[in-house]
Amino acid sequence: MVLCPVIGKLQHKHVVLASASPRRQEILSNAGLRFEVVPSRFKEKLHKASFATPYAYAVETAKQKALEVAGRMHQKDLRAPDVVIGADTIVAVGATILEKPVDKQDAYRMLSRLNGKEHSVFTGVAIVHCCSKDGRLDTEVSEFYEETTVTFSELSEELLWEYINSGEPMDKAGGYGIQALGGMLVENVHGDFLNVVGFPLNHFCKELARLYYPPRPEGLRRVKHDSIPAVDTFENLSDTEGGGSDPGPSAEGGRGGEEADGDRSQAPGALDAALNGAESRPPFPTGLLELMDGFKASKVLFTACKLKLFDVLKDQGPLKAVDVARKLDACAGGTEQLLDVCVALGLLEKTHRGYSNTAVTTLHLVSDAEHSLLGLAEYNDAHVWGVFTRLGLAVREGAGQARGALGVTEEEEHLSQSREMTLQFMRAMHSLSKLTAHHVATAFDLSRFTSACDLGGCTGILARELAREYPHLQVTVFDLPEVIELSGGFQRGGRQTERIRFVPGDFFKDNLPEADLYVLSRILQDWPDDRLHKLLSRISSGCKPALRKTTPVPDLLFRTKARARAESMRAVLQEVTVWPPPSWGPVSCSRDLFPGPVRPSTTAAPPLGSEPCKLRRAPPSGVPKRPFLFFFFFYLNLCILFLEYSCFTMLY
Ligand SMILES: Cc1cn([C@@H]2O[C@H](COP(=O)(O)OP(=O)(O)OP(=O)(O)O)[C@@H](O)[C@H]2O)c(=O)[nH]c1=O
Repeated sequence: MVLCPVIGKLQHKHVVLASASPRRQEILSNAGLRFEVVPSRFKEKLHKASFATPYAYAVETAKQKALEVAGRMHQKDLRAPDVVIGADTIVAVGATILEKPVDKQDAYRMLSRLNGKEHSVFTGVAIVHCCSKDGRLDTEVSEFYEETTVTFSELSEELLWEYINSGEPMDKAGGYGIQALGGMLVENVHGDFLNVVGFPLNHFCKELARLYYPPRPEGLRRVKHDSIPAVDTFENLSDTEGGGSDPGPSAEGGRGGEEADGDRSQAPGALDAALNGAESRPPFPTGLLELMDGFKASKVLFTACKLKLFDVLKDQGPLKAVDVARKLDACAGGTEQLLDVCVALGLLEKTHRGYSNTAVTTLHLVSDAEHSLLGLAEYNDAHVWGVFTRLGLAVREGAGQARGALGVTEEEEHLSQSREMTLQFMRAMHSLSKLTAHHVATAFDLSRFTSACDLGGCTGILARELAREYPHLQVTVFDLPEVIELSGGFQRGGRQTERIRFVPGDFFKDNLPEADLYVLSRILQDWPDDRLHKLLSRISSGCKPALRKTTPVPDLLFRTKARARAESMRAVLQEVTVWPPPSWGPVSCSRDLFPGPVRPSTTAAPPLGSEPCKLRRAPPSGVPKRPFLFFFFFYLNLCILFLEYSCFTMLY
């Protein structure tokens, strides 16, 4: 069974996890689910003796947790989420149920019971589909449980107390956390490990598959609430009308109270119809819908960056929404919504203590982080966003839209660039290069070159990596005078080597510094064909003749749609001498990039005798998934041209 598409079924729904457990949040977000966290206020005080089995208790508690959140959200906002997930994990020794210890003595009592024995861990899960009709909340509950058996080693009193004093047991059922220090107590696990940690992911996916790819919608139950105040409107929560196959909420009315249907095993008629109809419907276009909405996610990210939200949370988190709003001097409601969307996008975590940064946010979206991408986010928001709003015009009218977006003519553009705009651009390039420069510098063996010139090398990040990687290489960073002047401010981090020099100049007008390797990183897409041809010709004639004549040109480049441009690039590539060696596996990536009958050359022998640059290492993991990055690394950016050709050259 393929599980990922099942999680994708919830992608475009407002999903709420009714749990404060950070473990559940982590398991589900690792699985790619986007959700909001709203911890349940349901008191876990059901009468245990009234349940025939421990798992029945866990399932009922999970259901009540989820229903409490659904009801509360509906009452508060007059709308409920699409899906609420509740879970409850218990440890059972025979018929005895152990929940979270109330204090150390309680933890000791629990761990002593588990010591040297086998016990069961049950997690009950409830998936509640919500729908509002005439101001009333309708819910359909699907529930299940998972059992895992765990055996503890024989543990000494001393060890037990040491463990208890670590503080770990206090927020965990049975008084231990198998995923952390508690793992040392465990001799054997039989069943789903994640079930012990707090959420049976595998069973959950199977349950989703059962619900979203029926044939038989068993196990769904309806619970109705008629104490909810009436509202005028509510969006149709169901995707089924639009051709989706998700289980839509029932349109039926019903008497109040839980279990109104009496028959617990049958799905309601409307759901049946929706599910049966699904068979004839096309697959849910998840990827397409992601494209439809992708710009919103970007804007959320940019807005949070602009407000320095992640800086505030880094220094003072976790924080409640009102406190964040106060620190940002922003509206409380709006801030809360922004925070919650950031949680759904995986940029923040939310617990009962408030919002805090995720690991990736801490690494890349905090201003003073070593690998901060804040500069790139700010530049994309302030400049690229506006440029892309003119894509339609660019298609109709041709190039030049970037200047239009800036409100300047082509001639005025460089003159009118304010110092702040230049700095903003440099910050963007600097932050991106910090991530990629090492990969670029080490992708190929460039050790036979003694001099390199990074044209448009900006703050010199790639130059620094090249110099570090190749001890015999002299590197020149060539860029506009105003860029060179400002680049000094970016040199704080590393020691400047004497093998790097910064030369101001315009690569269209001034003499190019002599070098036997020219690097054009994110340059080509910026210019129209005539200027590009001029630039490449200048580089070509500046190249040392010996090299120019003896090195091969990648066959690949002559088969592209951008044939004219490839011809121009020929000379440059003679110096770079990159061509796809047979070991270069993911040819499919290049097919993505070069539509049409493109087959990269896989002939190893360079026709003109000179040794090409060798591929030094495999691409960093994950890179082949993104053709853009793939080529970024392996063509030293030269081929960026082809991917970005389609929209960038129209815009710039
Ligand atoms: C056995 C075991 C349990 N847990 C945690 O124990 C809590 C159970 O309590 P709950 O009542 O089900 O959940 P909660 O934490 O109170 O959250 P909520 O869903 O809001 O009630 C959950 O956290 C689980 O991860 C671990 O982290 N590791 C383990 O090995």
